Amino acid sequence: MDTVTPKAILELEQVNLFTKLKTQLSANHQGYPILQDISFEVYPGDRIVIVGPSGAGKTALFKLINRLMEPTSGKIILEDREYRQIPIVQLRQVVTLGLQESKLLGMTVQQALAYPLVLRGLSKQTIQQRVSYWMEQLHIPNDWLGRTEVQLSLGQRQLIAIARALVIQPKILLLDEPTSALDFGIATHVIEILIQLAASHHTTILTINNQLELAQVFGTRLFHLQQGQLLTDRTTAEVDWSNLRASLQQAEAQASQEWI
Ligand SMILES: Nc1ncnc2c1ncn2[C@@H]1O[C@H](COP(=O)(O)OP(=O)(O)OP(=O)(O)O)[C@@H](O)[C@H]1O
Repeated sequence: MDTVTPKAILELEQVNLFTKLKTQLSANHQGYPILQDISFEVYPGDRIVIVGPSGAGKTALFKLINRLMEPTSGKIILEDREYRQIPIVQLRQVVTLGLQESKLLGMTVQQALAYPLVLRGLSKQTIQQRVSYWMEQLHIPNDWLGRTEVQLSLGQRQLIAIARALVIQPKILLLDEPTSALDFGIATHVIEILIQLAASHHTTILTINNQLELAQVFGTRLFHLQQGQLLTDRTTAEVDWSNLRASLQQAEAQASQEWI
């Protein structure tokens, strides 16, 4: 019987990102490196955890995938189309970046949750259904709906940031440290919801998450970035977690020395 090879939803081919501004790494003729020679393929339903010390290039990688920055060289391919050929509005329908905490910019929680869906032209009824569904899933109480940013704690703002990304229901979801400010119990619940989403909708989820005990539960694959390079791309079952923890601690200590 033939086995069908799954088709990648996202591919990076020898992607480099350089800047004229000084980074922690030494410059060459192209400038200072942020990301160097990054190649990988990502499949529908993959749950990828990205780890690495401060300055490794994790957020820069997300900015490239969300097209907030352009690579200096190399290709990013989404569903067989090169990024540069995809109108940004179309790309935003497929890829969503959820930040560490929500900036509500004067909006109430209700307005902020509905806003990305209003921009996408969804009907009032669909917007209401989606917002209620994800609030329920994330156990967000109704009495938060009228609150503004200053009336929410850091953890509450983080949960709203996750909800704002989830209501969009994109094919690719990028979450930057989604659970860093949440209580362990709530963080575990969020991880469970994300796992269910990947299973039920084949959503591809990439998270930056140095909380290794949660990363271990959440991920199917692990990317380890260090000094702008992809050191490891392997299934989480293959990862030696205590080695990884030690290596991250060492790299973090070295990075903080370099800042001093
Ligand atoms: N737009 C930019 N222009 C110039 N340099 C940048 C830009 N964005 C990031 N950098 C630099 O690139 C390097 C990687 O930054 P990045 O924010 O991706 O690291 P990170 O791994 O996400 O770190 P952290 O865990 O501290 O958030 C850093 O040296 C940073 O100063």
